Amino acid sequence: MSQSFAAPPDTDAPLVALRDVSVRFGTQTVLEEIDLALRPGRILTLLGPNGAGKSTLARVILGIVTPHQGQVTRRPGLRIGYMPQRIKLDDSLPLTADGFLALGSAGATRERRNALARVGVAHLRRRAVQQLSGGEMQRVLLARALLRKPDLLVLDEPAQGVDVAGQDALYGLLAEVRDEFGCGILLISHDLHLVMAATDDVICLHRHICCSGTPDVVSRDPAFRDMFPGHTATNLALYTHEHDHEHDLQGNIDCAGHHHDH
Ligand SMILES: Nc1ncnc2c1ncn2[C@@H]1O[C@H](COP(=O)(O)OP(=O)(O)OP(=O)(O)O)[C@@H](O)[C@H]1O
Repeated sequence: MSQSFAAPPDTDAPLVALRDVSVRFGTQTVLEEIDLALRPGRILTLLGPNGAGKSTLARVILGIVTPHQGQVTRRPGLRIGYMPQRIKLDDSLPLTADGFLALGSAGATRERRNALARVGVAHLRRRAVQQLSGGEMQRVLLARALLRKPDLLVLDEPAQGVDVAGQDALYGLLAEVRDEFGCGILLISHDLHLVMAATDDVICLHRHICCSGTPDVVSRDPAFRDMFPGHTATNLALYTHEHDHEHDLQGNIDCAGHHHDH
């Protein structure tokens, strides 16, 4: 008698993978030959200056922008929670945080309450969204993204307008969300200190991938230092050190990342 067994699901298979992806707007090439993989339970940060193509790359991952070259592969049934850079709300519209979450969401009242509680703003449920501070609104946007029970969270500049202590708390919260939900997270940022401490992998983008790897590896890469002059491995080490006391942060490490010159 023969039996057949289904292959076990590959839980570490990429949620989204890009191969040789290039994007053009008119005659302008905005992204060139991008290879990347987003995996469950990992935080990947896209770093790069203004206009580097970070938001465009996020839009490719979300499926809003279609590359003119290359392949984008998404895990079947993938759910993505997206937290935009900012959201424009009509000042005259009476809308509470809870009402905002209810817009376009199938979630029950209890789920919305839980989502707000999970990101630490349960007390703001009945507050008008127009009265929320920048940091409070970011948390409400994160709650909205979590309501989708995402396999992948995409966050475009989540710490914009949030002070340093608030940023640290927000990145800590993202690490908790990653651990609790096992989702992959894509963070877009051009402020690098706190992000470097909060991320598993970094990609420095300037139309093409200038360098990539773990924060330690990237912060020592000449392409990274060209992009962020003044941010030496030594001062970044102040931030990574808090999270990893095993490393000799002043010493050389094996370069597991890769880069190519401009
Ligand atoms: N829909 C579009 N049509 C034409 N050009 C676009 C479009 N979207 C983006 N661009 C151009 O593509 C380039 C990359 O923009 P993108 O918003 O991806 O950069 P970014 O790295 O996210 O920048 P920032 O840090 O300033 O948000 C810019 O030159 C921008 O003007």
